[in-house]
Amino acid sequence: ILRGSVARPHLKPYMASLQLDGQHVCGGFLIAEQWVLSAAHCAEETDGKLFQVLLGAHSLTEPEPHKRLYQVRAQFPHPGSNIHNNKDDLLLLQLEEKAELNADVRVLPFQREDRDVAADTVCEVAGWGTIDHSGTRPDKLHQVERPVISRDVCNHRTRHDGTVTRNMMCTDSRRKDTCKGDSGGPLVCGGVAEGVVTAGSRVCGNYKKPAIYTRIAPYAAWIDGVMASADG
Ligand SMILES: CC(C)CC(=O)Nc1cccc(-c2cccc(CN)c2)c1
Repeated sequence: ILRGSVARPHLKPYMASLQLDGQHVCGGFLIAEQWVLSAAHCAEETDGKLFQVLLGAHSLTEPEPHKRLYQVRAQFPHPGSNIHNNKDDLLLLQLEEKAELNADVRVLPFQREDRDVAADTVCEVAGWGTIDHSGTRPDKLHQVERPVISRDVCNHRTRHDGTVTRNMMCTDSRRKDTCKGDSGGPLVCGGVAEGVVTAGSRVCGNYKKPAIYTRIAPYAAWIDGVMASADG
């Protein structure tokens, strides 16, 4: 998160850190007791290894009362996701067991109504992604508030030039923005997850390249189907 602030500890109890060998790779969030939603492109460079999921954390390194690392039973990238574009950039992770819910570990509801969030709506996004252009990685969760911009503005020739589909949404990226390692985290508007951070043009803090999110509502049926089939 560029030019945000340290989040209030454990006030975003749905946040997950997807880790490989103890290293934070991407964000994610708890959508059910045994399920985390993230971005498919986070699993691009893992050569088949499964993530571990850290829940209940504020600091990535310090001991905290409800912090716990969960093993992942299975990972389900959306079948339409691919490395060439940001389409269908969603990843469902089934935890090895149900997460123990408490004050620091909570499920976040996601939007099921497929209707665009109005432009200028101020939403918030959090993550352990890089916090400056030198690629400094924070120990503590950071957050930032960002206004939604319309798809038409986001698709302008000088911005994302028509690549933002109806299954995506954008927020202004002038100075304050998401960045590497924030992918997979939720864009929260009015207490509901409306989007999932995607890398887009992999540029941060440049107003010419607004932040892009995969909208969740269009994928509600896919999410429910995977959870139902895998839970048995
Ligand atoms: C395996 C993955 C971690 C590789 C990756 O995602 N790289 C990468 C590099 C630079 C910027 C970003 C990035 C992320 C989220 C939002 C944005 C745009 N604000 C950029 C992402």
